[in-house]
Amino acid sequence: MEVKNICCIGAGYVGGPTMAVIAEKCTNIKITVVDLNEARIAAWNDEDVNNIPIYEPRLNEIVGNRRNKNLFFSTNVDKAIDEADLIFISVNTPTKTYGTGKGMAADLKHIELCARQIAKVAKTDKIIVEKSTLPVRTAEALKSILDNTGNGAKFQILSNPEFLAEGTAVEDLLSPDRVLIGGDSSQEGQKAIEALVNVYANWVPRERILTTNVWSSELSKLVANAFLAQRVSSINAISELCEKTEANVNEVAKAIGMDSRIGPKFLKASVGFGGSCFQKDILNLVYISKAFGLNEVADYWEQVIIMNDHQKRRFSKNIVQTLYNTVSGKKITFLGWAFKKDTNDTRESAAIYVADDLINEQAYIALYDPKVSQKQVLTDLDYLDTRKSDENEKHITSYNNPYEACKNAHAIAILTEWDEFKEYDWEKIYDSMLKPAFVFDGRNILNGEVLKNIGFVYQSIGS
Ligand SMILES: NC(=O)C1=CN([C@@H]2O[C@H](COP(=O)(O)OP(=O)(O)OC[C@H]3O[C@@H](n4cnc5c(N)ncnc54)[C@H](O)[C@@H]3O)[C@@H](O)[C@H]2O)C=CC1
Ligand SMILES: O=C(O)[C@H]1O[C@H](OP(=O)(O)OP(=O)(O)OC[C@H]2O[C@@H](n3ccc(=O)[nH]c3=O)[C@H](O)[C@@H]2O)[C@H](O)[C@@H](O)[C@@H]1O
Repeated sequence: MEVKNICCIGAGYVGGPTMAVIAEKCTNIKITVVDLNEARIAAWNDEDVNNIPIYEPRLNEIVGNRRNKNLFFSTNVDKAIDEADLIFISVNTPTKTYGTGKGMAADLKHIELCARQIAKVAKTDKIIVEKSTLPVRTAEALKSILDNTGNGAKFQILSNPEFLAEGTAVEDLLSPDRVLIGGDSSQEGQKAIEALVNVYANWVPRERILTTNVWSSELSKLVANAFLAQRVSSINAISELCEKTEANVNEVAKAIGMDSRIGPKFLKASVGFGGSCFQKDILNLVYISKAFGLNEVADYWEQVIIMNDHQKRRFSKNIVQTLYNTVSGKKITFLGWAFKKDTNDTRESAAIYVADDLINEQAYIALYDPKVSQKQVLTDLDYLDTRKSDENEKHITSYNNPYEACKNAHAIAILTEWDEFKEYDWEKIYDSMLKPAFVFDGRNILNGEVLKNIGFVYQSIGS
């Protein structure tokens, strides 16, 4: 079977970039990305392609090339479902905030709604692809809903998890390490797998397209994120030991990373990992393990989160301690709010938690991030529900100019590793600050020796 018409439900950080790249590489396939969020779809359709809702290097260029040719963004979910022969489900699957599994399990309400909608609308057979990250065995539930509520159309369910990282989404999609497709072993299942393999084979070498059973594919996604996050927590744990022993975590990371069995990636000590997925997916893995009574397995992975929470908290604690045990009434400048560079995504960013701790200590935070708005910052803080919204508003102010943000500050904290921070005129910043002028480099991106020579008291992670 040849796929000619694709629908993707969910126009977010995964659905948008993934479909844009498929459209770029498969110009003979019509792709419609649908979402219930009208404002988001309007932004994807904005005449000025620089206003699309997601910032990713090169994404605007690709969307500009294909939009309204073979790539469409729409709120008409039913029409897109009806016309498609293959449907990606790429909706959000956040951690549950209520009921059984609150704070641990993945909330699958959006997934179920999609399945019910597809079953209601579909008149012809369709391949349904899980693109969202899901607990292992979700395909079983999807199949039950589709088969029991449909109009007789037949559905094949595939798992095709996405491994892109934000900030490098386009690059990752254009040349993925692998594409993973899980499906049923029946003849129909194998045909569906082949149809999706053929879509990716337009640009991904065949040997990088891996096919497995559905459950291995679903579980591999959770495991990949758990392993990546585990490396960050491991090096962050060592960073604390380095601080006590005069070892330097950058040197340790380099030394161990040169062992080809360990490898150099994901060994960058930091203020703690953020992003919408690492924590959510590990909590989900922990929850699933507990559900099967595998308490040791659950405890093992939970430690990755415990370590990460500790790393964030000890960063803010250290700021308070170093500033003579009080930051009350002091201006502290945050450089960066996004959870990593080259994205406007702030979900679960370490900056949110550090800010929350410092506001508890009555600090005033001045913030500069090249891609994050004041509105977003307040939304993130309000979401924690630690204090009233107007209190948050009083304690944090965004600036459009980093030099203005740093003026008269007691300290600067680097929370995101934006490249531009390295290029600043740090002498000028030093001159404008209160003395002693402190820099807490939560990303180890600045040259400590240069800063110390200027006069800063410079502290990084793990040295
Ligand atoms: N953000 C990332 O880098 C990655 C995310 N993932 C996974 O992909 C999934 C999606 O993540 P994001 O794109 O970041 O989420 P997102 O929140 O940016 O986008 C999801 C979109 O789905 C829409 N939606 C929800 N229910 C809907 C429905 N019934 N009908 C139509 N639209 C609906 C929402 O309005 C939202 O715009 C999650 O499961 C996530 O774990 C996987 C790999 C990378
Ligand atoms: O499922 C997902 O959502 C995605 O999660 C991560 O991608 P992402 O969260 O976008 O970004 P990462 O580059 O993995 O960074 C995550 C966090 O870890 C931090 N990090 C990363 C690497 C490192 O060495 N040190 C470190 O502190 C980053 O600053 C960031 O806060 C995975 O890398 C992707 O493969 C996966 O598809």
